[in-house]
Amino acid sequence: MKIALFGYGKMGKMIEQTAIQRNHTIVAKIDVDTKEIDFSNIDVAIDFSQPEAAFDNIKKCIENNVPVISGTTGWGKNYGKAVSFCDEHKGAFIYASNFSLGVNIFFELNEYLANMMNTLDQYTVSIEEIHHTQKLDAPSGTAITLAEGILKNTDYKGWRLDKATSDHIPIVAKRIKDVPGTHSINYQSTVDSLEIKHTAHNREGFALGAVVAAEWIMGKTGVFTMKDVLNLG
Ligand SMILES: NC(=O)C1=CN([C@@H]2O[C@H](COP(=O)(O)OP(=O)(O)OC[C@H]3O[C@@H](n4cnc5c(N)ncnc54)[C@H](OP(=O)(O)O)[C@@H]3O)[C@@H](O)[C@H]2O)C=CC1
Ligand SMILES: O=C(O)C1=N[C@H](C(=O)O)C[C@H](O)C1
Repeated sequence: MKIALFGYGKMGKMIEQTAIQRNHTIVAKIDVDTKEIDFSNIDVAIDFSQPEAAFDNIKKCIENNVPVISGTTGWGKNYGKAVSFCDEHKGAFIYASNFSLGVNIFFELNEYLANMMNTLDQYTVSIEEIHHTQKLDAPSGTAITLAEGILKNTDYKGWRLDKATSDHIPIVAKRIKDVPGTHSINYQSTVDSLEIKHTAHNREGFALGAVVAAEWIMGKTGVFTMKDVLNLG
């Protein structure tokens, strides 16, 4: 496949390596200064850019009939508009807050556990995420997806960053040098605590998931998730 990278930072570079290993070609590396893009030479675009850039990048690809995979986080308020835009233009689009196989299994486990814990009033839940100090957004996209998974299965009303209230899930975001991404869910009672945790050791899992999603979307029309790509039911 001929792949265009929107964003050539830490993730863009890792995706380039993975894509080449899987016999794909990187035909464009697009950043904020790119003046013109030859969409006719692109099979699929992969966007790992910045919160303010992702929505425009996605729209550009869809308008030009190029399927687009986005892993950029921190632009969630525009996700609904991106879905409508893709539907109107009969495009192809996948966003995932986390492309790694391990985290996508963790998402399923989180929902299953939340559903079980919902009847047990003695436990309160909290989410913690730890990332490197260059990260622009907080909480992480993955932490938001985890909170949404709990909200779907419990009576909590929402989530709050760094704040505990009785009806909102608190998310604590920590920034520590070089940490690729650690997420944990903790259920606490006066007698015990129960924790599930995912630790990324490097960025390879994110990159592989994004390239696999790009391979999967070829020839398809619609808005999909990693659940579709990984056939997680
Ligand atoms: N979904 C997932 O699995 C994962 C998601 N992420 C997310 O991916 C995003 C990128 O992460 P990471 O690679 O670590 O960040 P980096 O800051 O290392 O890279 C982002 C790159 O995007 C460039 N950029 C800025 N504006 C634009 C634009 N308008 N169009 C294209 N590129 C642009 C930046 O250029 P410049 O430096 O010149 O501004 C930079 O090179 C983040 O939102 C992060 O949260 C990260 C890992 C996994
Ligand atoms: O910025 C990062 O690095 C990461 N961002 C994603 C997020 O916000 O959840 C995914 C991963 O944890 C790494």
